[in-house]
Amino acid sequence: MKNYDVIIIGGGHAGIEASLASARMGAETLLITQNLDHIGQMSCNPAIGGIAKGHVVREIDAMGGEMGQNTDASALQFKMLNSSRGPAVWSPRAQCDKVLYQRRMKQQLEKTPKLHTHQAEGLSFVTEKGKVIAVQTQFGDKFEAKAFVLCCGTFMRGLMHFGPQQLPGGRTGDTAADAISDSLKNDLGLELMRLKTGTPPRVLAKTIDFDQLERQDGESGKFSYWTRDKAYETIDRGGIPQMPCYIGRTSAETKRVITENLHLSPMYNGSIDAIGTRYCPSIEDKIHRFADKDSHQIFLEPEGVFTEEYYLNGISTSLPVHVQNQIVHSIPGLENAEIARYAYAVEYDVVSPHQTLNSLALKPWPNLFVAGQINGTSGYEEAAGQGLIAGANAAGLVAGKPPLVLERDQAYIGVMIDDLVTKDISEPYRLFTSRAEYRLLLRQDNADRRLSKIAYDYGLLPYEKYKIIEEKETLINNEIERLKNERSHGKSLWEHLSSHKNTYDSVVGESDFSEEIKEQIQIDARYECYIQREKQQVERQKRLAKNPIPEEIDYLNMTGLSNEARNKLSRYRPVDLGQAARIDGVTPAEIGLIQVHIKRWEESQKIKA
Ligand SMILES: Cc1cc2nc3c(=O)[nH]c(=O)nc-3n(C[C@H](O)[C@H](O)[C@H](O)COP(=O)(O)OP(=O)(O)OC[C@H]3O[C@@H](n4cnc5c(N)ncnc54)[C@H](O)[C@@H]3O)c2cc1C
Ligand SMILES: NC(=O)c1ccc[n+]([C@@H]2O[C@H](COP(=O)([O-])OP(=O)(O)OC[C@H]3O[C@@H](n4cnc5c(N)ncnc54)[C@H](O)[C@@H]3O)[C@@H](O)[C@H]2O)c1
Repeated sequence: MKNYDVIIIGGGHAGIEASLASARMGAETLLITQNLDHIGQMSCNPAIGGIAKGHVVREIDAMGGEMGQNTDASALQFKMLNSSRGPAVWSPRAQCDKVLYQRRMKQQLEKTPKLHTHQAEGLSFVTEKGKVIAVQTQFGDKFEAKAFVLCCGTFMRGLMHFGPQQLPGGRTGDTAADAISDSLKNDLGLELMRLKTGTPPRVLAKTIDFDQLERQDGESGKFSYWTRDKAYETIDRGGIPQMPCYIGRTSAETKRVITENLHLSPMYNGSIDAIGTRYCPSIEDKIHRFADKDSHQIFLEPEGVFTEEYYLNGISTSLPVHVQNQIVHSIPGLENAEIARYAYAVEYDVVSPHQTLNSLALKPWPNLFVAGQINGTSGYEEAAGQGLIAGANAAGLVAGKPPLVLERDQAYIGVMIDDLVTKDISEPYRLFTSRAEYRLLLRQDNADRRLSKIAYDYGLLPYEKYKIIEEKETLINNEIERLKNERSHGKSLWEHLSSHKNTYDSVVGESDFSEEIKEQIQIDARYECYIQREKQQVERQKRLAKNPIPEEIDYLNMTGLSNEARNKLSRYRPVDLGQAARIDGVTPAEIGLIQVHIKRWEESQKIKA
């Protein structure tokens, strides 16, 4: 029997950030994962970031996580998506060298003090007096800890579909993890559900006719606040070059092949019961749902410099392998392409997230935390964001700290977790900027200003890093003060800067400030009134959240509630009125009713006492 403070099970994107957060907070941490060489493997496309996902990477980075730095160190190209639109929706995205990403991440874990990595499969939990006390592996080892984080990704009872062919597995090349799923159901009494995702084929570069495709180069930029002082071009990537992506399009022939073979897709002939990602649809889904469209765009993404494989972003499918060949060959430029790896779909078990708190602890098992795809999300970044919170909270629990919960006005990570625990998750959840109600507060460019103090106070971020952000904040605030006091042509410089026609340079002239600081000041000035409006909305929401709901409140017998509200409130058991108000189907009038009911309940308690 071996003893730790915290044990993490599963070394994917969630497990990595959970392990690092826990160890960096000083907890003796063990990461158990099925294959150490697959730590941080990108199960699907070799890219980090994108719409709203890029915000999450910046947030993880600002809180001391690894995903941003690891992306910078393995990036093949960087792009800022949505840069023609407002700053709230700018979204950084990078193509990565898949192998370098994984290898560097593994080494980062190995180099971290207090973090131990161990190759094994977690089979079952041992419990005692309402707590999880140990996990057992296939080798007969029993590892004890004070807190646990489960990050099994797509592996629990994973079943892969290649057309009619079904193979057990968490993803190709990896075995499924069935036993732990049984333990969650039978030993811990948890409710599980089934979801599915998929991936497109990979083809070999020498068989692609690049002349028929549109070349797409990257631009300068990077993710991490801690590599920001270095120019993008000078980040140490062990000499790997930058690589272009290519754009192609499906043809009328693609549509014909798919339409004629739709009955062979497990998604359409009923072989897969699980619900898939509406927002990352398969090519058969797109052709079926958008029947009026003649063609769909695809991105050809290099998987790395040590491989000739290209990822065909946009044609994820679970059609049989012979149909996959016809689909690929119907795309101009891919007429002679050789498929190196077939596309497939995978079904897996998820821990229904209504059983989880905002801290990511399970309600019935307060020292067991869950993070990543196992909570019903889809995406590396979503998984990593949850991992960081779950790992911090596991270590926090051991150290006797109150839970670290990010609110909806503080971080996209907070929006995501709150959505997971209050909304019906019936399909894989992915983040969008539209999921956040306070988009101007939660920009990708200000994640450090929003979150590094919180992370420092909780013990996640060391002082030498926090100091950099603290100094930056002081510079920004002093400069804003100066701009508000200095006047020119009858207006303060700040008022001049608030006009969309002006820039910091055009108003102030030469200065010693970095581009990053000038950008912050400019955004703060231009969007001041909108930012103020969002802050007022936050205050209103906070007033509601100040009303905690006693655990004893019985919604099932509460008169005046609709059946939908009654059932959902009983299922999700919101901790305060703010959270109750965010549950789909609960109306403002019903919130008023609950408020009255709480008052009555409190008075009855006083009389009893
Ligand atoms: C086919 C496919 C296509 C996908 N497409 C994309 C995509 O294009 N882009 C995207 O952003 N997301 C995609 N996803 C989802 C993405 O892979 C996940 O969202 C992300 O990897 C989830 O991270 P995670 O840490 O939760 O789990 P994973 O990355 O799945 O990692 C889980 C880890 O836990 C280990 N493990 C599991 N059970 C046990 C156990 N009992 N004991 C020990 N170790 C265990 C596994 O070996 C694995 O290392 C896809 C997933 C798959 C499988
Ligand atoms: N295949 C699946 O079933 C599945 C499941 C879960 C997640 N995912 C993946 O999650 C990831 C994030 O999803 P997403 O919808 O934001 O996709 P994304 O990040 O690939 O695309 C977002 C936007 O980025 C742009 N873009 C895409 N590829 C690009 C490239 N190579 N170069 C420049 N710009 C590019 C496009 O304008 C696109 O609309 C995707 O990579 C998707 O494949 C897929």
